[in-house]
Amino acid sequence: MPRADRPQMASSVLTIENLRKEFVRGLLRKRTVAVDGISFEVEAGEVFGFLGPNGAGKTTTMKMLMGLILPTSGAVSILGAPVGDLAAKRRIGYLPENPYFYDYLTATEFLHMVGSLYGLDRSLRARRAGELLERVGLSMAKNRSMRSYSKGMLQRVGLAQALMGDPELVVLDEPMSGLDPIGRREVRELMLELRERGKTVFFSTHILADANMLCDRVGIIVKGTLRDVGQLGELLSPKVHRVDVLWTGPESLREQLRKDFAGGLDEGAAEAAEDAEAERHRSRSEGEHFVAHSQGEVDRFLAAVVAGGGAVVQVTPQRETLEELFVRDAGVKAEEQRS
Ligand SMILES: Nc1ncnc2c1ncn2[C@@H]1O[C@H](COP(=O)(O)OP(=O)(O)OP(=O)(O)O)[C@@H](O)[C@H]1O
Repeated sequence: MPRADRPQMASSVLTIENLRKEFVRGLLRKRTVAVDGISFEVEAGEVFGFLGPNGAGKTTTMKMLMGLILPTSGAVSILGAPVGDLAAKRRIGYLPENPYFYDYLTATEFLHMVGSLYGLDRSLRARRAGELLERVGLSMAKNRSMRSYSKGMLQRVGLAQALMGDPELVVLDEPMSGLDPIGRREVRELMLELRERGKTVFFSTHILADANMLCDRVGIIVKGTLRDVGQLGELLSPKVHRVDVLWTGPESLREQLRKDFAGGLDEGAAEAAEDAEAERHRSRSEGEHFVAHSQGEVDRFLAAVVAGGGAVVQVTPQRETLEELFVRDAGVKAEEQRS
């Protein structure tokens, strides 16, 4: 099957049905439901972001996909085969959350070892190891023992080893973890490059900016439950839910408007802001910022600025951001748990 055809076919590379994992701990057999019956699919050729706060169940899910832990119930099909199928495993690359390396090896030696596990011959191993270490920016250190590597360098080795088998599906658990902003950008570029080559990327993150820049679709998991799955554009509420006003004017007007437009933050925003007033009115070098939550309030605020001798510089309607969606999903879940 030619690679270029795969995305159009939109076939499922990963199908998860009602997957559940319950951990039982200690003599008292205390139960933790880490993953609570989640279902979704990842299509061929897409970059799918698995998003969730700490402890949401991302790593547990990924470990079940890789056959490292057994699900309590539910079914997974990965590249058309059940979890653990050896032929399918050869077509998957995996970066664990906390990869362990034999740190007395050099990165080159380690990649050779991984290449052997994939059954690659010596020359192919050497070529891939060289190319990948170059690609992840480790050529300079490739013949040094990994004991001397920083956290970010080890993360890069982890990415390189996940790609040694030239996998069709790449499963990456927090691939940006431990990387500086340049490293994160490089990894994002690498992931987009993989997609361009027809690969499927399934990765977890709690860094929303990365998901925003990368993902064709996302799944949001909170406390073991899948809250949302879909294209970001579809998940984010299309309605304008606040309007940012940038204005300038005399100090006296600033004080007056802070008084006149002090209250009225919606409940979610008020909870999020420790200092609600500071959140609504902010002084910056470019001018004063005000956040309005209804069209009526925008109209009144603009009129007050003009009447008080100020000038309106910019009015920007804001739609929901991924961060707000994330907080919204997490908030709904918390509510449900309280009731
Ligand atoms: N081996 C285990 N035994 C008992 N509980 C566990 C075990 N592994 C994970 N958990 C619990 O399962 C829940 C989900 O953990 P998991 O590591 O999957 O979350 P995560 O979304 O990957 O979080 P993070 O972003 O912090 O890595 C947590 O409450 C965690 O404490």
